[in-house]
Amino acid sequence: MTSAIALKGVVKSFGPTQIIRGVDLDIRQGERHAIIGPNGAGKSTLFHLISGRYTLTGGSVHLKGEEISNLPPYEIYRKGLSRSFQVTNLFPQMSVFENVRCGLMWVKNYRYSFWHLVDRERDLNRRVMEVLEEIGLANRQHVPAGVLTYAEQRALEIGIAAAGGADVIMLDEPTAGMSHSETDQAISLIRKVTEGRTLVMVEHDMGVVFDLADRISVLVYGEIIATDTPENIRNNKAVQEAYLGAEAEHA
Ligand SMILES: Nc1ncnc2c1ncn2[C@@H]1O[C@H](COP(=O)(O)OP(=O)(O)OP(=O)(O)O)[C@@H](O)[C@H]1O
Repeated sequence: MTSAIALKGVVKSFGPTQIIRGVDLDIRQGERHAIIGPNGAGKSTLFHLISGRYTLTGGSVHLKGEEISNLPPYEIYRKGLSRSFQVTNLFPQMSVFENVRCGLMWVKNYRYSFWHLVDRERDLNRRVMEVLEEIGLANRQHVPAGVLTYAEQRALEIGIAAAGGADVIMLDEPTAGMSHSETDQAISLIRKVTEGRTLVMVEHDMGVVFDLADRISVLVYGEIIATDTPENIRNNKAVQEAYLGAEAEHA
C-alpha cells in the first residue's frame, strides 16, 4: 500500500547547523503514528518540513505517493494533509462557530463555488454544526473562542484540523498543558476525529503516546533511531539509552 507520508533522506539546516540529518520515514495509511524524542531533537522542525512551513535543505517528502517537497502549506492542505500548531492559531474575537466555519472555508469545494451559493451556505453551516457536535462544543457555538477554557480551545483546534476532511492529520503536542482528566478527554476526541484517517503527532506525554499510537518513531539529534510498535519501542535498548529510560517505566 502507498504510504500516507514518506520521507526520503530529508535534511534541514539552519545556517551551518544541520538539525534534521537524513530522515527516512514511512507513515502507513490509517495508522496513528507518534514522533517522540528529547527537547531540541527536531520534532517540530520535521513537522514544519512535512507541512510545508519550512523548505527542505535536502531529500523529499511524499503524500500518498505524490511528491509535495517545498510546496506551500495551503497546497499541501488541499492535497489532504491538515495540521494543528503547538501555539494556538484560533481567532480569539470570533465565535467558536465562526472559527470552525473559517477553517472549513479553506476546503476547495467551498472556496471555489460561486454557483448554488445558498445551498453551499446551508451545507457549510450544517457541516460546522456536525464538527461542533463531534468535539462537544455545540452549546458554546456563539461564545468568542478567546473565552473558552484552555482544554476547549485545544479541542477546537483539533476539530478544525480534522474538519476539512483531510485524510492525514498532524497534531503538535495535542495534550500539552492539560490536566489528567482533560488529557483523557483529548485522547477520546483524537481517537474519534481521526477514525479511518492517518494521524501523525508529536507528543511529550508518554501515557498519551503509548495509549494512542499504533507505531512510534524516536527522533534523537535529527535522526530517527527506531520506528516500531509501542511495545517494541518500550523494550528497545537503543531507545532506552538515548531517551526513554525511566519515562517508559512510568508510562
Ligand atoms: N527557525 C530556526 N532557526 C534556527 N534554529 C532553529 C529554528 N527552528 C528550530 N531551530 C533549532 O533546531 C533544533 C530543533 O528544534 P525543534 O523545535 O525542531 O525541536 P523539538 O524536538 O520540537 O523540541 P521540543 O521538544 O523542545 O519542542 C533546536 O536546536 C532549535 O534551536
